[in-house]
Amino acid sequence: MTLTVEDVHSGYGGGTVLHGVGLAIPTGTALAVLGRNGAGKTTLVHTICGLIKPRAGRIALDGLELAGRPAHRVARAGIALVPQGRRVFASLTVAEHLALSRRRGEWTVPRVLQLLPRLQERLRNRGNQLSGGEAQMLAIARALLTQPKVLLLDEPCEGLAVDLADRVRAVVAELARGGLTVLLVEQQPEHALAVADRVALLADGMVASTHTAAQLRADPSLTDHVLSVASH
Ligand SMILES: Nc1ncnc2c1ncn2[C@@H]1O[C@H](COP(=O)(O)OP(=O)(O)OP(=O)(O)O)[C@@H](O)[C@H]1O
Repeated sequence: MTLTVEDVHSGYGGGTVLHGVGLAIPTGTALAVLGRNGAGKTTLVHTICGLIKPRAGRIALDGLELAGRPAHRVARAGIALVPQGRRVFASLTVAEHLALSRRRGEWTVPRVLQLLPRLQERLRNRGNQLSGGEAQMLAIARALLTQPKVLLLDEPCEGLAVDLADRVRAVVAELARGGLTVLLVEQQPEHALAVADRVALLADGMVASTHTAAQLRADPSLTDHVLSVASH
C-alpha cells in the first residue's frame, strides 16, 4: 500500500517539531528518512503511527485517511512500528512475545522464525537475556506478526555490532522486495543506502530534499547540509 504524508505539523505541548512534512512511499518500496539528532525523525514515525496526534496535515494509506486516529486504529489499518530501542519486555520469553503479537494473516510464527532463524534458538530466553541484535530481530518479528502493509523502523541498527546490523538491513531490504512498504529512520547515509530506494533529508522539521539511492551514491555531498554539525 502507498503511504502518503502531506503537510504534517506535529510536536509536543507548546513546541512544534514538524513544520509541514510531506512524503510518499509507493507499495513495495523503501524510503529512508535521514537527519541529525533531534531533527524530528522519531516524532515523524510516532505521528504516522498515531502515538502523537498531528496538529495539521494528512496521513493516508491508499487514500484511507489516518491522521488523528488512535494508534490501535492505525495499526489495524496496516501500519506497524519497530520502535527505537526495541522495547522488548525483560521478563517475557521470545515465544511469549510472539504469541502476544500474533494476529491472523500471512505472517505466521513459523514464517517469521524462518526469516529470523536466530529467534528459533532463543524461544525460551527472556527479553533481558537477548543480545541487542536478537532483541532487534524480535522487535521486527513482533511487528510482522501484526500483518502490516507498512513497516516503520526507527534506527533499527543503532548500537548493533557491524555484522548484526548488516543482517538486520538485509532482512529489511528483503521485506521491501517482498512487497512491504518501508519507512526507515537512519542517521548514517551508507546505512540508509543499503536498504532504501529513496532517501528524504529531514532538517528543521521539514523534508529539505528527496533523492534516489543512485543520486546519493553518485554525490554523497548531497547530505552534507543536513547532517554536518558545522552547518548549524
Ligand atoms: N516527549 C517529548 N516532549 C517534548 N519534546 C520532545 C519529546 N520528544 C522529543 N522532543 C523534542 O522534539 C525534537 C525532535 O525529537 P525527535 O526524537 O523526533 O528527533 P530525532 O530526529 O528522532 O532524534 P534522534 O536521532 O536523537 O532519535 C527534539 O528537540 C526533542 O528534544
